[in-house]
Amino acid sequence: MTTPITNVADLRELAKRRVPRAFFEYADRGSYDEITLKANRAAFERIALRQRVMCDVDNRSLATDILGEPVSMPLAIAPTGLTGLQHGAGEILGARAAAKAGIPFCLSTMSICSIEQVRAAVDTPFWFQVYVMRDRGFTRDLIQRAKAAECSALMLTADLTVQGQRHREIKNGLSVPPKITLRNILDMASKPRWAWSMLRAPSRSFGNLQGRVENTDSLSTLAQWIAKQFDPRLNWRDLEWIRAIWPGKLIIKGILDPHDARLAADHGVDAIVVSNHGGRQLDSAPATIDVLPSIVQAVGDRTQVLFDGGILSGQDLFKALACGAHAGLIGKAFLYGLGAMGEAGVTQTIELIRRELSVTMALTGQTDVRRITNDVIWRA
Ligand SMILES: Cc1cc2nc3c(=O)[nH]c(=O)nc-3n(C[C@H](O)[C@H](O)[C@H](O)COP(=O)(O)O)c2cc1C
Ligand SMILES: CCCCCCC(=O)C(=O)O
Repeated sequence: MTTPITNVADLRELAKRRVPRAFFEYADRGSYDEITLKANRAAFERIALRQRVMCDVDNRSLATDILGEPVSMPLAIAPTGLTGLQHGAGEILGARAAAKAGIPFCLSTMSICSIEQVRAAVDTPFWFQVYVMRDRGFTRDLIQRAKAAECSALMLTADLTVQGQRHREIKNGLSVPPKITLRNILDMASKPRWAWSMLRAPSRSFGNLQGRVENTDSLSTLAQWIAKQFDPRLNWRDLEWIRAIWPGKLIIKGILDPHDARLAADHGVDAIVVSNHGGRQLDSAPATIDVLPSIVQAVGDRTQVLFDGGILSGQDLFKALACGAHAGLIGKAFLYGLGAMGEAGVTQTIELIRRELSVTMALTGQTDVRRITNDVIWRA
């Protein structure tokens, strides 16, 4: 008998066995000394919750809205590059699982399946995340393609104009598509499910960049390629430019400072994502859950405050809501589910988090996810 999967940590273990090492570690690890990666988790672990009893929690509602759209729970799938290399067609499977679960899915600029491939395979509108490239014509094209695909929100990522180094990407010789080396061939051959999913995948290289960028696989590292393409001159005037060409819902992601949060609200964004990129960018940036309350206080209700960084369970999501987030996003938790079992694994991640959130609400005396406040946090 196989051991049942009871939490996201189990899905991570399974993904580690099933996904080639270079791709698993790309998803799993952080930048430099991984101080921020670890801080995201440690900060969650430090928060204790107030247990309440005798409050009739039989009927509990997890439903809410994000950007005015109804969702079954306050959760969304974060944009993740190279998703389609964790499992063939990973972006399509992720978008499908999210749609079935009634939560938003955000496609990365650096996805393997293109905007059009995901649009053709999934009926439910998804969000698109944009990186601003030095070539503004290309950036404009990406935004126009998102508009043509009827994406329901555009998410501008602000915290990766220059890439924080991830040692494992260099040591593993990460490349897209994968380089044909003896080590890679042996690794991939020992991952038959992954290999089969890749054989059937509609794309094995960056789907949104084709025709615009040549030889992504011939540069010695992807970091060098990013350094050539991504624009470090990004500033608030670019947000105004994007506002002018994107009439729909606009989110800015990568806000960690109350001052930047106020500026984002001043620029009329519909939501911000409090994020340190999952500990993959500025190492020694604070844990997102530690800065969340000051950011919520800084913007009030001028813009919706979304949150990510370290969410692996419904208890973590509950803590983020208690600290003032409107909803949480999952990056690694999503990828672990995908790498472990494809679409079924993503569904399992979402449903585990849903059940854990519901139980945590019950045991803290909460019946409506929209009414969770910081009263639920234990203060000695
Ligand atoms: C493998 C991986 C790839 C990512 N790629 C992107 C990306 O292309 N665009 C982006 O805005 N954020 C990207 N992120 C950051 C996530 O959107 C999100 O901020 C982060 O994963 C949240 O932290 P968590 O992984 O602890 O949930 C990526 C994260 C991971 C783990
Ligand atoms: C290694 C190429 C993809 C870089 C951009 C994706 C991303 O944001 C990440 O964190 O990784």
